[in-house]
Amino acid sequence: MTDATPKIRIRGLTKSFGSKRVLDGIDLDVMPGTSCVVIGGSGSGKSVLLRCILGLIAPDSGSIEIDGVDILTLPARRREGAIEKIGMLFQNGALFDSLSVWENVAFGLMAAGRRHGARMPRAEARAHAGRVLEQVGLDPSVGALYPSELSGGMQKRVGLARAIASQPDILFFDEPTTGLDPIMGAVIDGLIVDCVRRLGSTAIAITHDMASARRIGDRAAMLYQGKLIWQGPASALLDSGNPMVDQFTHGRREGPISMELRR
Ligand SMILES: Nc1ncnc2c1ncn2[C@@H]1O[C@H](COP(=O)(O)OP(=O)(O)OP(=O)(O)O)[C@@H](O)[C@H]1O
Repeated sequence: MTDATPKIRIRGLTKSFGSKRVLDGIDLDVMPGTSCVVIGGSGSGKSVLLRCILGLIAPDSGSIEIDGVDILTLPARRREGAIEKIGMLFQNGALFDSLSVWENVAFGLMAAGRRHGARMPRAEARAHAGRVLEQVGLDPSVGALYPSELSGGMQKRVGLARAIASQPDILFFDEPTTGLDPIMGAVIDGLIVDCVRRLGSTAIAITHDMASARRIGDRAAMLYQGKLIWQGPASALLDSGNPMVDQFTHGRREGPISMELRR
């Protein structure tokens, strides 16, 4: 692997559900230490793309390389090892209601420890969770609370803490600002950028929020009818010169994109 090797390199990725082709030959490179935002209409396949990389959906064809190794051809154990290193912030936090905040934050670490036969003592896991909570602007005492006792913004911070707890070199963000007010959205974006920079991680975010896309992303790509129809700097999202991207990012009803209501 050289510096020019993309951290994530996707080639010819296809996925159909029945007769519906959701991904139709996706090619995408994400360079180490950079962030790529993927935009596209509802049902355009953004989540399916992330789920394919996470091994939650098996693509029909194509390759997904991480550090130059095609994870789709790896034996299951090694593939799981590669995917285990990806931190994920889910759209609605996806916190476990029955676990305290610190247990949520340390969940992945403790589970990985169990899998690798190196159980992390609870006191150590709790102390680590406290330090990670501080990194997302929460007092470690929040660790004793339960998710239902937190506001939406705090839940997002806890979800972010969980995503970064194992210091992953790849981070995925699924609509990180959905459901937040614009100020809290900007705060969460700022934390995401800080965490990604501090860890030196490579990130992919999917979002409908153009302000967020421009704050988080170095690069951006737009998914439409199963293909990435545009890729460029995230700073160019509002004036890309591509009529489809322009229609989408400015939210215009008229233009080359026709919304398919049954997707
Ligand atoms: N497991 C599945 N079985 C069948 N169809 C699926 C499955 N997962 C996704 N799809 C279909 O794939 C298409 C793309 O879905 P996906 O969730 O990736 O869209 P999206 O771009 O993330 O949308 P949104 O922005 O609304 O979250 C949709 O038509 C969806 O119904």
